[in-house]
Amino acid sequence: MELLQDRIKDNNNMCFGCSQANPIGLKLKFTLDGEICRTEFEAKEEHQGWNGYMHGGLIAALLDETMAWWLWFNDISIMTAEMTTRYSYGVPINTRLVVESWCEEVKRGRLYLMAGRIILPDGKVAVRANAKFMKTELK
Ligand SMILES: CCCCCCCCCCCCCC(=O)SCCNC(=O)CCNC(=O)[C@H](O)C(C)(C)COP(=O)(O)OP(=O)(O)OC[C@H]1O[C@@H](n2cnc3c(N)ncnc32)[C@H](O)[C@@H]1OP(=O)(O)O
Repeated sequence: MELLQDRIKDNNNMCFGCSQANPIGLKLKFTLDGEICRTEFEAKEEHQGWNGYMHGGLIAALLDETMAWWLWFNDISIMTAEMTTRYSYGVPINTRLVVESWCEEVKRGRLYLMAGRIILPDGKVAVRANAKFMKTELK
């Protein structure tokens, strides 16, 4: 499947979530499967909060980035305006995670209501997020 990053020719990208050049970044790569944007990630020791589990703030960053990439892929430049995160299960380190996002609604042509989730290998949804993204003139 095509990686969305391959469509972007910007060697100055140092985004914490998706830059492949940021030495402390998550180095995420995304695909679009129908209406679902998806990435995979495996948290390591340096991503921990409590021992053995991924830090909640970094979990939110994973979800924020994956929702932002759905919009970016659809050629929409945005800023995150608001986000809520429901942590149902701890996210273990050294475990392959699937992160998905999709668009639920667009209000007034400018406010994008997005949703995302993190799925554990056994199929359980560990974390769900909802966010509002505001279209901007960043591009
Ligand atoms: C090229 C290299 C590749 C790079 C790839 C990168 C991939 C992506 C990576 C991305 C990384 C991940 C992404 C990140 O991490 S983005 C970084 C985190 N986010 C920010 O820093 C955002 C900071 N905030 C802002 O910039 C502004 O406040 C925004 C842009 C959000 C709005 O300021 P703006 O001045 O434009 O709008 P306004 O204040 O006049 O309001 C306008 C209308 O909107 C309504 N409203 C406002 N807020 C909300 C709300 N929460 N719910 C419902 N409604 C809301 C408001 O009431 C008003 O309504 P009305 O009065 O008209 O009826």
